[in-house]
Amino acid sequence: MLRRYILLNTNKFVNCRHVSQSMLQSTVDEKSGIATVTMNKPPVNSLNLEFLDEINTQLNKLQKDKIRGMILTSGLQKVFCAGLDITEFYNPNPDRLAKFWTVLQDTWLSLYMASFPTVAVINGHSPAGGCLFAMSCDYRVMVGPKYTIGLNETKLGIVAPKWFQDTMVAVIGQRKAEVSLTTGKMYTTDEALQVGLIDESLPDADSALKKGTQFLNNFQRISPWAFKMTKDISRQPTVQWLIDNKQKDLDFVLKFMQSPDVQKSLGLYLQSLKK
Ligand SMILES: CCCCCCCC/C=C/C=C/CC(=O)SCCNC(=O)CCNC(=O)[C@H](O)C(C)(C)COP(=O)(O)OP(=O)(O)OC[C@H]1O[C@@H](n2cnc3c(N)ncnc32)[C@H](O)[C@@H]1OP(=O)(O)O
Repeated sequence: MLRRYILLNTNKFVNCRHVSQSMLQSTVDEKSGIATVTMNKPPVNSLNLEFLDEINTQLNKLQKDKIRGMILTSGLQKVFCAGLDITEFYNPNPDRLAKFWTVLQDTWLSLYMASFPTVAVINGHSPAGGCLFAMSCDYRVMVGPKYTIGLNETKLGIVAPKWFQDTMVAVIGQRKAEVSLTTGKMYTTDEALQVGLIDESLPDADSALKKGTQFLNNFQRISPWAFKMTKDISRQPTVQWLIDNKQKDLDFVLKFMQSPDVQKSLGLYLQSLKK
């Protein structure tokens, strides 16, 4: 594997393995075994088929490499991740939509059940699929106060799938999740902290990255096996539905997304974004 010194977000030179460089940059600190995976797909890190495929491949690779922990963050100025790429849903090609949704399901399962501890350093806005990715990590540190996070699907005239909803319930509880989901609430950093959607709020990206690393360092004294078994038991109720219903979930999405009402709502929403 290529070894070199590279400049990380922390502005410090560290000895690390450089794993890949494209829409996704991944570096592994040799000493700690912690990987930093940086999403870098301008303008807003929207998750299309190719980007999701790259993220999933990278997660599987990190798992094989037996890394000790991972920080997921963004290389963009003010967006962590704008969620799923809405153009994948608008006037979709059914074959591509099916591939897209299947890769999304697989990527979520890889992230949610990662064998290593994960931290989202949320250094920008994080709506919908961006919030799902953050919630799927084991710990969330967000840069405040000006960014927002939440599952806003109802505001687009669409419905967050069951497993998106269940992920939120697992983080903030049934009642708060229900209100949050039905209203499509986007939380400010302070609100997200209050409701438990994030674990910490820091004023800048460097201190957020340090905090994330500190969290991962807790696991230096914990057996990876004990960590993974505990996480599996804790998260099993949330993932089992999707594992058992992948095809049903896909069929739902294909039908739902091609309905004229949903297409109309999406068209209007895309137009409002362009404005
Ligand atoms: C019965 C049960 C059935 C269940 C089945 C239902 C299944 C359906 C499930 C769907 C689930 C979907 C989850 C999602 O993730 S949907 C995506 C939701 N995302 C958003 O709403 C975010 C929208 N974007 C923003 O709010 C902003 O862009 C923001 C991220 C805050 C950044 O703002 P800013 O920096 O000002 O950037 P701009 O708004 O100017 O955007 C720059 C360009 O990027 C385009 N853009 C933005 N977001 C997306 C996106 N998600 N997908 C595609 N494109 C996006 C935007 O249009 C600008 O484009 P352009 O430069 O051409 O004008």
